[in-house]
Amino acid sequence: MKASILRSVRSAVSRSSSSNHLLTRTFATESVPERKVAVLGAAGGIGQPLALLMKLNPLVSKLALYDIGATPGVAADVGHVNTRSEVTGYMGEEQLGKALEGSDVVIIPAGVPRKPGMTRDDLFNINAGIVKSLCTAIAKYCPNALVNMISNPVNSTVPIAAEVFKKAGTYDEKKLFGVTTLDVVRAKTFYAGKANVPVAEVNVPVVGGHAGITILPLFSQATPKANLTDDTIVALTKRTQDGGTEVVEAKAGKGSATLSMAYAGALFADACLKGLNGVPDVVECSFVQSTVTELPFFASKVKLGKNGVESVLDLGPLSDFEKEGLEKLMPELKASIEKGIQFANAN
Ligand SMILES: NC(=O)C1=CN([C@@H]2O[C@H](COP(=O)(O)OP(=O)(O)OC[C@H]3O[C@@H](n4cnc5c(N)ncnc54)[C@H](O)[C@@H]3O)[C@@H](O)[C@H]2O)C=CC1
Ligand SMILES: O=C([O-])CC(=O)C(=O)O
Repeated sequence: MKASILRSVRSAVSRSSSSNHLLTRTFATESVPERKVAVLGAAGGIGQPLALLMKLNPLVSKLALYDIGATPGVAADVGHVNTRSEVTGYMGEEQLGKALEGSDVVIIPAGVPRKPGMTRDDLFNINAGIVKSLCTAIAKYCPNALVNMISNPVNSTVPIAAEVFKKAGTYDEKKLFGVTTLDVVRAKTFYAGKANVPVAEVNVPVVGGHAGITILPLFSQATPKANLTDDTIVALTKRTQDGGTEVVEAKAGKGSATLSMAYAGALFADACLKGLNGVPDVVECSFVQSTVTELPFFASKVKLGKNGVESVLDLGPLSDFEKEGLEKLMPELKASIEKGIQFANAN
């Protein structure tokens, strides 16, 4: 009797372990392939919480944390979290190549943040050079990676990256993204508050660019629908456009949005990974090469696929207020794009 129980337990264990093994294999090779993500600027205000959030993402198998300093500590700390990915810290330019090699997605929050009274464009002089040198290394060590540009001014750093990649002969417009997800995150939060709807159900496209009036939330397309007054829409639009400044002022000299940005950056990187893995219908707003307007780069809804951008979606129907906003933002966005292109070609 005992022997027969033992036999059936053994056989159940062996059945279950072989099916587990099969499951693990299917899981590893089909549904969840190996994916390396590199974070450049990983020891910073955004970089650290972003590193943690990427460590929590089961789609990541390798996480490379690069900065000019302090990454060994961040990597040791984040690396103790018991999730799938293997974490390595890289410090200093001589280790940048190793950090980048084999990356599927590179997230760039490297650069200085604003202080009160500054515009994002005031960061150009420092951050343009940082982005240029990091993109030169990306072209060399992981030219096929999807690049998620967080460093400001995004309206200029994305065109800089494009020019660097063009010069290196590696430019693929499907693989370069300005991260504008925080604008969407803010628009959703602020809309849910005013419309009194559950925030988790809210969708609001945000188009244009990522600075002041170039940020254009399309509340006329927001769902769930709500009957908000024109004044409320004007106020929501302004608050979304000034969201970054609201945080800069509240932090009073201690930097800009880091935690909400890490959340937004992790959301966008997750969408990129899902697209790469063949998950259908992944759509996020992003500042990409575009023919949606006459400008060469523009943020709008983008469908993500196995090669990055699968398609850039149209703006859809705009209210008169949004049409006005679109017209007003074009000159500033055009100038910021041109400034980036000129910098990349002059330096
Ligand atoms: N796209 C967006 O929505 C947002 C963008 N930002 C931008 O993100 C950037 C970073 O912001 P924070 O993390 O708050 O700044 P931070 O100063 O806390 O961190 C920046 C990190 O970049 C590192 N760094 C500097 N030069 C580097 C280089 N050559 N290679 C690698 N790492 C380098 C620094 O050592 C530092 O650890 C800023 O430009 C900020 O304006 C911030 C919030 C939202
Ligand atoms: O405002 C800043 O300087 C940082 C940023 O881009 C944002 O929070 O949207």
